[in-house]
Amino acid sequence: MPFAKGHGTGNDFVIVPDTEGRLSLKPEDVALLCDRRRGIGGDGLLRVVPAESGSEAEWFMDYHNADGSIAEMCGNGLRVFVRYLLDTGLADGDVIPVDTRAGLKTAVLDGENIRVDMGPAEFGEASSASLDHYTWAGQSVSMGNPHLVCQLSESDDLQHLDLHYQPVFDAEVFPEGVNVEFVTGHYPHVAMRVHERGVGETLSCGTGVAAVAAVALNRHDADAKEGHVTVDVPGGRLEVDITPETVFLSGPAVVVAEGTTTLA
Ligand SMILES: N[C@@H](CCC[C@H](N)C(=O)O)C(=O)O
Repeated sequence: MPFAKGHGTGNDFVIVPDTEGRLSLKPEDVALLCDRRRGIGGDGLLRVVPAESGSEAEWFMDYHNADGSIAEMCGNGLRVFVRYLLDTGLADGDVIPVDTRAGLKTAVLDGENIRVDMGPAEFGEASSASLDHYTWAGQSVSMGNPHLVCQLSESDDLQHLDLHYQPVFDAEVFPEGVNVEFVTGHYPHVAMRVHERGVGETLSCGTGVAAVAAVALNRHDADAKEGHVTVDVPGGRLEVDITPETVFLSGPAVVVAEGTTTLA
């Protein structure tokens, strides 16, 4: 089976081209391919499959978390997916539509970066997350997938959080699990770390960055409908533009290897 490997700000993915839509990957196949010791290694897997007929997009991003579970959306995954389509000639031009479980998304080339229209950030109820005997208030945000954005206080040290553990969250608010972001700083420049559902701590999370940026703007000015936020993640920096209609995420995305595997 052919594969490629890519990442966006250190959020890394195994890419599996399945251009005729014939492969069926079981959750255990995905977990093995994403295993960093026994497999290729990645925070998730992107299967490249044809979009349904009638779609504006030619390709569907079949995204899986490293544990084999499925998620609705992946912002960095989408940027890497588009980079792969362009590198391999599966897509061309400056504007590339892609189908996802969270609907049609559009990516554009932005110099060296890939910029994606993530759709609007939808705020839900206030909730909280606990870790190591501390509890932080959080804002739930949907970017197609669920997020809980927790602002740390000035005295909290982002670097010292132990994200080897899943933060405790309210399962009544998040019955399908949640990605939890911890944030320091204020609009227009914040830093975050994330514990991703189905993965663990990752170096970056595009949907999480978009959620964090929307919360930062809202905390700055609850009436503001647009703004630009710079978000630092352990794997680099992403830029977010918020408009009244949508959220744009921009940053680097690269394919670093190609090969074949007999794992699945
Ligand atoms: N890394 C991703 C998010 C991947 C999905 C997430 N783990 C979930 O289960 O919702 C991103 O870049 O957005």
